[in-house]
Parts: sequence; C-alpha cells; structure tokens
Amino acid sequence: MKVSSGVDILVVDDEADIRELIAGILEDEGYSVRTAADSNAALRAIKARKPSLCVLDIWMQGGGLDGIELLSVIHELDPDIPAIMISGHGTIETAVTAIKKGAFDFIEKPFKTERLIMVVQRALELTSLRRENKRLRSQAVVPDGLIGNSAAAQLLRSTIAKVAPANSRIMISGPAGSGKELVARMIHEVSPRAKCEFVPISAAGMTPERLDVELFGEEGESGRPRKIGVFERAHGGTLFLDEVADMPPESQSRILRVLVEQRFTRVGGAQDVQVDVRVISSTSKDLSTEIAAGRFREDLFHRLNVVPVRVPGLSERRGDIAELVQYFIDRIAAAQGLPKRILSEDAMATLQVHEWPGNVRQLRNNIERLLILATGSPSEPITAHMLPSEVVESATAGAIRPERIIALPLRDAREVFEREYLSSQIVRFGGNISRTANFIGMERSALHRKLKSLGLAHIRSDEDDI
Ligand SMILES: Nc1ncnc2c1ncn2[C@@H]1O[C@H](COP(=O)(O)OP(=O)(O)OP(=O)(O)O)[C@@H](O)[C@H]1O
Repeated sequence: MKVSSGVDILVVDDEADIRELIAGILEDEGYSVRTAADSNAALRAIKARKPSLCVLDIWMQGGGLDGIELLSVIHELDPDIPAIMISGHGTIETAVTAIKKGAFDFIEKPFKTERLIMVVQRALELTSLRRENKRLRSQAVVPDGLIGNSAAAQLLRSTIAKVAPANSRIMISGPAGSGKELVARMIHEVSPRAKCEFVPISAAGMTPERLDVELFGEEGESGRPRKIGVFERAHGGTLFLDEVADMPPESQSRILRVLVEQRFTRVGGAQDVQVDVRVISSTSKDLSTEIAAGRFREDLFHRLNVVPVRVPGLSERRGDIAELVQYFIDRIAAAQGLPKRILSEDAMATLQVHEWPGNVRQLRNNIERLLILATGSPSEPITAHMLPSEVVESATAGAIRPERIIALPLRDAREVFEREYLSSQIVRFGGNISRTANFIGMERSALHRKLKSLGLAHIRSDEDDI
C-alpha cells in the first residue's frame, strides 16, 4: 500500500549504499525521505524539520555519536519521534539495549525489504495512535479518575472537592508528570463551570507573538475574529495555564492586565472582549526562585496563587504504584488492542522502589513500552529482568549500602536491614500486615512481634489490628 504524503523519514547511516538502499525502498512506498551520513548531519536535519520517524544505524564510523547515543539526543529533543535501529551481525545485544533506551524496534543486516517496510508501518501506526489518544484525552469531557488510595491521594481528592465549587484562582505545584493537569481537569469537572470548556495552554516552544495570538486571538476584517484565543474559548469555563513560569515577560504582563480588568483586545484589534474565565495555573518550578531571579512577575504570582494545591511526586506515594500499574495495563491494553499482562511480585517490587523522576507519566510510558515489547505468552508474568535497565539498576542501587552498615556489629547491622526492609515492604502493601507476611514468608503474628521489637508497630494499617 502506498502512503500518499506527510510522512518524513530520516535515514542515518555512514555507509552510502545502505543509506541509499533504505531511502529507495521507503520512497517507493510513498514516504518522503531525507538522509544523513553522521550524527551531526542528522541533528541538523532534525532541528530544521522534525521527522515523523528515524532509521538509525547503530555502528557509525568517522567520529560523532553512534546510533544509540544519537537516539538519546533525539529523544531529549523530542521523545515522540520513533526510531528504528539497524544492527549488523553480532550486535543484537546492543540492539536490545537500544530498545530498552526507547527505540521502537531493530532490523538486523542483511534485512529483507518487507521487514523494513513492516517495521516502519508499525512504528508510524503506533505513533499516530498515540497522538490520537493524546488528542482524545485532551478533549475528553470526563477526565480519568485520580487513581490511588495513599494518604496523599486521599488528601488530594478532598482538596479537589473543597476548592472546585469556589471561583478562586488556583495554582497547582508539583514535579513534572505528577498529575497537575489531571487535578486541574478534575477541579473543572466538579465545578459549576463543567458545562463550558476546560482549555489548556502551554507556552513551551512558542514565541511571545505566537503566544499572544493563542491567548487572545487575532482580529480580522471589520472587528471579526480571524482566530479565537484560549481566553475567549474558555468563557464560562476554566483556562489552564500549564507551566506558567515558561510564559515570556510580555505575555505575563498581558495576562496580569486581563486578570485585573477582566477584558482584553485581540491581536491587531481595538475592540474590547469581556470574558468570565476561571484561571488554574500549574508549575513544576519553585516560583519564589523564579520571582527572585526576575523571571516571573510577583504581582502576577499573587493574582494566580489564591489557592495553592500541591501534587506530590510519585516517590511520595509509593503505596499508589500497584494500583496505577494495574490501571495503566487495563487502559493501554484496551486502547491499543494488546493482551493484558500480569507482573511477577519481583517486577512489581522493582517498580515500587524506583525513584520515578518523571513521576506518573514515566510510569505510564514504561507500562506502555512493557506491553508492546513483552515477549512470551500473554499468560506468563512479566518478570523484573524484562523491565528497562535503568529501573532495575536503580532498584538494586537503593538497597542497603554496605559502607553504612560495615561499621556496625552484626546484630545492629541486621536490625538496620530488618527495619528498612520491613518498612519498605509494609508501605508497598499499603500497610496490610497479612499480605506483607505472606510475601516475605513469615507468620502474621511473628511479623507483628518483630515490628513491635523494632519499634515499627505504628506503620501497620488500622483495619489490620489483631
Ligand atoms: N493519580 C493519577 N491517576 C491516574 N492517572 C494519573 C494520575 N496522575 C497522573 N496521571 C496520568 O499521568 C500522566 C501525566 O499527568 P499530567 O499531564 O496531569 O501531569 P503534569 O504534572 O501536568 O505534567 P507536566 O508538568 O509535565 O505538564 C497523564 O496521562 C495523567 O492522566
């Protein structure tokens, strides 16, 4: 099947004949293809225009980055560009590493034309599916629920219920990917404004001029709008200023004026537009630092930060991880027509001790990758060694450090170990002693005695009293 247009593929290989061969095959399929002989040329091409997909040779001679290093740089620029790796004989292990680092798939040289075409098609399909899911999610009238039952998740739910009915502006802070936009959507959905739109806007990557048009719209002939801005679209509803600290100073001043005056003019226009909008903002940066550095207006901060809401990072609510994992498995499997998988106890434990710097979004991406790449029959559990290497490595690195306990006599060292081990296990099982005892292979009553002797009796859950 020929693909008409719009798909732009970048082929990076230091061998001219392979490069041309791959380009020729893909062009015959109707794709538009650009080529690069090394990583520098590749990065220049990507910066000039974002490709729909990259085909990267793993081993490239002549200086510059190799394919795997290039893959990391590309994904730093844009994690959504799918990459297919080309590996030579004997480099399968490296190709597997590339997949763990986020490559979509790999093709072994010498390869069959059909295999190349099939992998490219699959990668493009998956990417467009993801884009569509993202679009649907951003349009969804009813947001996904807030998953999790940790004390932090419960507090967040009760805060949402409290702040939603009021009309006050809200500033949601929390690390990237922790769920700030989800919380904003939930506030909108349970507020009296739910019948009108929730409109998110992010300033990332926009020039101040473009952002002005996005925020306030643009006026065409005879005072008629050529483009409606988000302030107008959110009339009666909620405007979500995502990562508000990314707003350039010019836009900060204009937003402040709208908040004070409740009116604005469209770009290129003279007519006042009046709106009734509730503004919810989010930040993953410490705004007091941004204010001190002169990057964020203090008067705007006070206008926006009427009710502060903090969304904790995932490492502060590890008790939610098991539930989130199950939720993502169910959702992603259903959305992408993939078989559901179960996780072995050790795989789940590894996910529960990982730091998750990218928070819930990173956990979600890892689950999606696991479901897509999982080998073996769907009835076989996914084990810890099938998880991405950085997750497995950080789990072992977090274990009791020998340099800390080496200075202790055995009895005290054992106590340090038992204390850390048992408290982590209990947190992992949401404070449930029976499940903890079952997993660690101890009688429930013996575990109770042990916790008491270690001074840890308080961390068990209430319903678990003996
Ligand atoms: N408690 C939760 N239950 C279910 N899904 C969640 C939860 N928290 C976050 N998510 C999901 O994780 C992803 C990231 O969340 P979201 O976009 O709200 O984070 P964010 O803090 O706004 O991120 P950023 O700072 O990068 O804009 C989304 O897919 C969201 O639906």
